[in-house]
Amino acid sequence: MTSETALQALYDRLRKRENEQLKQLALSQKMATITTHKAFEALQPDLQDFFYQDNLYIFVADKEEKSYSLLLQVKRHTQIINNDLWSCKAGFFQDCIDSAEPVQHGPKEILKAESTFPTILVEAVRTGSKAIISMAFRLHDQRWAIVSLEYKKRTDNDLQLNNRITSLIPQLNITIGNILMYTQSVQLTTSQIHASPIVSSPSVRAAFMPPDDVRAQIIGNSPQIKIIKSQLKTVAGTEMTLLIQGESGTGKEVVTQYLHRLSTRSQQSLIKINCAAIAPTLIESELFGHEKGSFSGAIKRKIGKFEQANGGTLFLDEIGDLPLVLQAKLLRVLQEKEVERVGGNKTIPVDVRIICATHKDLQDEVRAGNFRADLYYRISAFPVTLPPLRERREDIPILVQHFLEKHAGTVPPKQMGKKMLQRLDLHPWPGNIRELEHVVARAILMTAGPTIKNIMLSENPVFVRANKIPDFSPQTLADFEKQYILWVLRRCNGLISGTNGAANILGIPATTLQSKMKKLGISKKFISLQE
Ligand SMILES: Nc1ncnc2c1ncn2[C@@H]1O[C@H](COP(=O)(O)OP(=O)(O)OP(=O)(O)O)[C@@H](O)[C@H]1O
Repeated sequence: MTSETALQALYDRLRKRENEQLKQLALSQKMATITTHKAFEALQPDLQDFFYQDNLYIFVADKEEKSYSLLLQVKRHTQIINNDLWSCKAGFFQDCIDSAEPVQHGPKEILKAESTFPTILVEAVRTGSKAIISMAFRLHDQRWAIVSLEYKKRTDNDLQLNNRITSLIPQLNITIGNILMYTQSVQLTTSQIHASPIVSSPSVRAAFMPPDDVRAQIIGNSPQIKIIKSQLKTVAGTEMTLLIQGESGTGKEVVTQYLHRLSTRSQQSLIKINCAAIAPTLIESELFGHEKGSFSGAIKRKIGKFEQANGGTLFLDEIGDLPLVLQAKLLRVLQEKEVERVGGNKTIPVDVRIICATHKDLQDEVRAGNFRADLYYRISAFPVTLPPLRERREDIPILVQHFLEKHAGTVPPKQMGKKMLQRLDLHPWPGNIRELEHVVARAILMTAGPTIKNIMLSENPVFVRANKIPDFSPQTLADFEKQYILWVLRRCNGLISGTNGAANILGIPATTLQSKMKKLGISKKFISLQE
């Protein structure tokens, strides 16, 4: 082989591997957001594109490992309802858990008289399937699960398929865990949380506190937060790079600290750099360090964040703001696991786990050409999206209680009055949990007695939430005034007076607004209509 053809072969192999990884990443990303049976079943085309299977089954054992049953099936045509239980002691189940690799079974063993296979697989083979390839894995709650792929045409073992199955197991584990947990959470009534005006008695609080051995600082028991916590527990012990997305103040840094504490690197440093807070010209030396004299102002050697985080975790906050030139350099460091200080001529190996966060939609940034696609794929191996507070209002009481205790100082924590909790529940929370914490901390300071009966909410939250002014076409002043008042009223949910009321935002007394509304023919029914 000439060196040119050898090079070409190497290039082809690398490209193939890269494509394979991209395919796996794309599927993992889709799976990461799934919490329901239905959504999983809808993945049929994607799973088929990856495994080329005809049908796919997921079996899950009970906690005692006595029996297992069918949890999910992804079939090309009709779904079969099957509530059967099969014994965990039987050959098929044991075969799968004894093997660290995918196991293939053919019609001969599956159709044997004393077959130990689930009836659903026996039926599949009876109706013409040629192979069932299965792999066992432990869910994070320690139960065993088995994924079985049914093939109508396969005859022998395929190494690439085995690799694909093995590579998807960590994500499958998380997704199945999420589906199980989501099913449980919707069964548990969350209305209890809403119904309780003051979450203060220890027994009530105990019910809301997660039973973690590591003291959880991610406060929240909404289904979304439960899923995120379980994902984090599963992924913490791995070396996976995480991409945490979410609006400002949703807890991206809190999640990073939680993850670092749960990881095997917890005894080492967690180093943070905010890519948006440092001038673009300085980020390179902040990240990678510099040698003395490498540029004017470099009066002594500087150790960069990568080196500082060696052995630990590096938190790249606001990664979406990293300049494009540095994105290329960061990608190289992530691939090669070594850095070169600015002005230096030697490479320094670094062993760092990376966690990235951004409030931007990085996929949009990639499409807009502001963020490199290859870096995006490299850092988004495990994406986590934190919900805004307004989408998990059931967590407000428990968060309030947490902040009442956190900011109590040396005196007993105050209580949040019932009416105040109702007000907090109605607020849009543009600043998310950070804003809630500030509101509670301020209320503690302003309250002399044991119960908080007054709170100050940000003056014009409506404009932060929806600051897009509608496109008013030319019209009379009266029409304009009517439209504008309606627009403001809709953003205040029809509230006229009070701090968050429309009158306050418009800068007029509530009575004046009411008479204007009457004059302009604005009634409540228009306020609730969509624009
Ligand atoms: N789940 C949570 N439990 C308890 N406190 C929280 C939680 N999430 C956020 N907080 C608190 O809210 C504040 C903001 O959190 P954090 O800094 O992690 O948000 P962020 O998403 O990183 O914000 P930004 O994008 O602005 O940097 C912090 O004071 C933090 O303690």
